[in-house]
Amino acid sequence: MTAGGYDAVLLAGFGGPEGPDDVMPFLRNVTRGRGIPEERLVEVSHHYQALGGVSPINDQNRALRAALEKALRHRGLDLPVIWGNRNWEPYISDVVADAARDGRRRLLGVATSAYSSYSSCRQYREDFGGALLSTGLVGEVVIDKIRPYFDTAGFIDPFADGTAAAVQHALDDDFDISQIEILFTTHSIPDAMADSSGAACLGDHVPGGAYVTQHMAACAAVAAAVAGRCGATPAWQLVYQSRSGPPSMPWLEPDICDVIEGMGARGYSAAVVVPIGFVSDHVEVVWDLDHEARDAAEAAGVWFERVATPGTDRRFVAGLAALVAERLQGRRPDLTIGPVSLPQRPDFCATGCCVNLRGAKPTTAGQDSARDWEDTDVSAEQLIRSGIPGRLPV
Ligand SMILES: CC1=C(CCC(=O)O)c2cc3nc(cc4[nH]c(cc5[nH]c(cc1n2)c(C)c5CCC(=O)O)c(CCC(=O)O)c4C)C(CCC(=O)O)=C3C
Ligand SMILES: [Fe+2]
Repeated sequence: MTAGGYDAVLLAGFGGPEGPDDVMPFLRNVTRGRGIPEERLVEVSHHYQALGGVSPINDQNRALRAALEKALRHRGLDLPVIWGNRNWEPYISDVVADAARDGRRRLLGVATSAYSSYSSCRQYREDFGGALLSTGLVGEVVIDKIRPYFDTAGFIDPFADGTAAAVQHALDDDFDISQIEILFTTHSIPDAMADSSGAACLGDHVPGGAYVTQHMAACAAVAAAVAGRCGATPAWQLVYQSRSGPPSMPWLEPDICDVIEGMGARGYSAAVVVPIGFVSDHVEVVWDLDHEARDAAEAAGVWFERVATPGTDRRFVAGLAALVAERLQGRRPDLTIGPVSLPQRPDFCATGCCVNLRGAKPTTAGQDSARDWEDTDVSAEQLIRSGIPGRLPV
């Protein structure tokens, strides 16, 4: 056991299909109980099939797992990194069961998602709770989680480099800085999910919630870095992609393709697209941006360049290792860079953080996680032994 009491890091990914036959079962896993129309699933299945039925996300997470383990070793932390997914094999529950069999019972989760919201944070914590329940390991295994890390230099710096380079390419292609628009793009989520992202007790519940506030802070940090390197910052805005709910349900807007279509009318002719909402170049990036958004740009006669996500950039991986070290050593190094002015998120999600609007499910790694277990037949003693913090059921 290491200093912080953890036996392994659990890299928690989204998961993706590994072959054509996996595509529909994967999509059903992702959308089970989420009210996504069947037509949308069929449409999205075509994106995956066009890429050979294989999402690049699993290879990206295999590479990140290895890189993170190496970065931890480099810091003198001999901590294995195990990898499990929310929606496809290897499932989190299976790798947690394997870890427990190997005697690894205190796991520190690292999600491949940088921001607060139900989809990008609590749902990972629910899957940790679900894994303990389905494996019968409540009381035997603890799964904590590092905080959202949108504000860390390791996440911001690779975007800043890529964005500055892309702006320079547009300048080299004879666009004036006033003709360039930076489109920071992230996953659209339902308005109701955005508004309830983060926690009221942390002051997050302004319109758009912590999800939008955090993205705006990250975008501003990248824009400031670009100004430093290119002499000035082009106009920029935060836009959304990959909307999937029924049209009757409000989701975050504007959509990136609509914005690209209207660029000429607003006086812009070059788009620098920055996938600030994502950590790797998975299908939402290589399909929704490199095909759909690029096609929209071509149709609109707009110059287009898409910036890379952090992936396994050395600085990003080192930043994740620093977050793990921070937790193990119980100290808080200054991982934020100047322009991101928001306070750091707590180590354990605050009470009521990123609430599940469909009803509570058991979670770990939240200050009130124990409350989420009230409807299960798990005993208070088991919860205490799991180290799940919060108010225990009576
Ligand atoms: C916030 C957020 C992130 C970023 C945080 C994070 O990374 O976790 C993210 C990432 C991803 N989303 C992904 C794929 C999909 N997301 C879907 C559906 C949905 N995403 C949502 C939100 C998010 N999604 C939501 C609110 C839905 C509606 C259903 C629901 O309420 O839960 C669907 C269903 C079909 C569709 O409707 O598009 C698919 C296939 C992949 C894998 C790509 C690959 O395979 O390479 C990744 C990394
Ligand atoms: Fe998604």
